[in-house]
Amino acid sequence: MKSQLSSDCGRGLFITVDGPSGAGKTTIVRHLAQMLPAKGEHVHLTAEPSGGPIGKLASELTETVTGHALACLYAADRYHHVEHEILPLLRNGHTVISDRYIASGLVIQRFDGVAPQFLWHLNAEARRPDLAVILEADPEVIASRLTERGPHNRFQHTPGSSYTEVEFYRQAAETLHGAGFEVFKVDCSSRPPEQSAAIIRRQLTQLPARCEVLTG
Ligand SMILES: Nc1ncnc2c1ncn2[C@@H]1O[C@H](COP(=O)(O)OP(=O)(O)O)[C@@H](O)[C@H]1O
Ligand SMILES: Cc1cn([C@H]2C[C@H](O)[C@@H](COP(=O)(O)OP(=O)(O)O)O2)c(=O)[nH]c1=O
Repeated sequence: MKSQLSSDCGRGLFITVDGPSGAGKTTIVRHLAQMLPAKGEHVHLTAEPSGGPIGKLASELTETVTGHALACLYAADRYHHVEHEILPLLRNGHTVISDRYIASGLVIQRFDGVAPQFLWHLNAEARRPDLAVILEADPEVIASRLTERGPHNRFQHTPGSSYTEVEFYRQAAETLHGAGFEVFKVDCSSRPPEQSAAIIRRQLTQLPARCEVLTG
């Protein structure tokens, strides 16, 4: 029998998880990666910025480069990430989960004043995921998680940034949905991360039929 999430046409599933800092992306993708593999299934966990040359450069420059230049750098990393890491794995039938992808590109550089339309055009040709998960959460909850964990970047230092970020992700989800992406929102304010991962796992079984066997 074929395993649960593998592809009959030699193409794996591509799942992306985006959302405000502190919503629980990194925690949830780890749970999801543990939950997904069926017999013989390969699940590859990746993230953006990627570990490739452009991703490393983008990471190094995030504190000092701003606006359009940084948006282009992150978009360049995204296209390179797809071509050199994600696509080869999908072609081998692997499931790929990315912690941050297009939605982050539509949101984070807005903190530097870059227009949403510019960000959309920059990202519009990146490979579409089979499921674009957007984590939602109460801004107060994620602000307190960030205070406990500590901010990861300069965008999180502005007071009230969690409120702005939650609203920007809501708009990004609308943009992606409007462009025909399979968008799935999960509220992570109060449920434990493993429960959010289980909800995403269940949603994968509801995807419109392609050639995957999703017998859950
Ligand atoms: N559902 C949750 N409930 C309580 N705390 C959580 C939950 N999800 C994540 N956390 C905690 O919040 C912090 C941020 O989680 P993380 O996965 O790093 O978020 P992100 O990758 O979205 O920034 C971490 O300290 C994590 O342990
Ligand atoms: C993917 C992406 C990341 N970034 C930056 C923001 C952060 O410095 C870093 C992601 O850090 P990360 O550790 O994922 O943040 P957090 O865990 O707090 O959610 O990459 C962008 O600015 N634009 C992008 O499109």
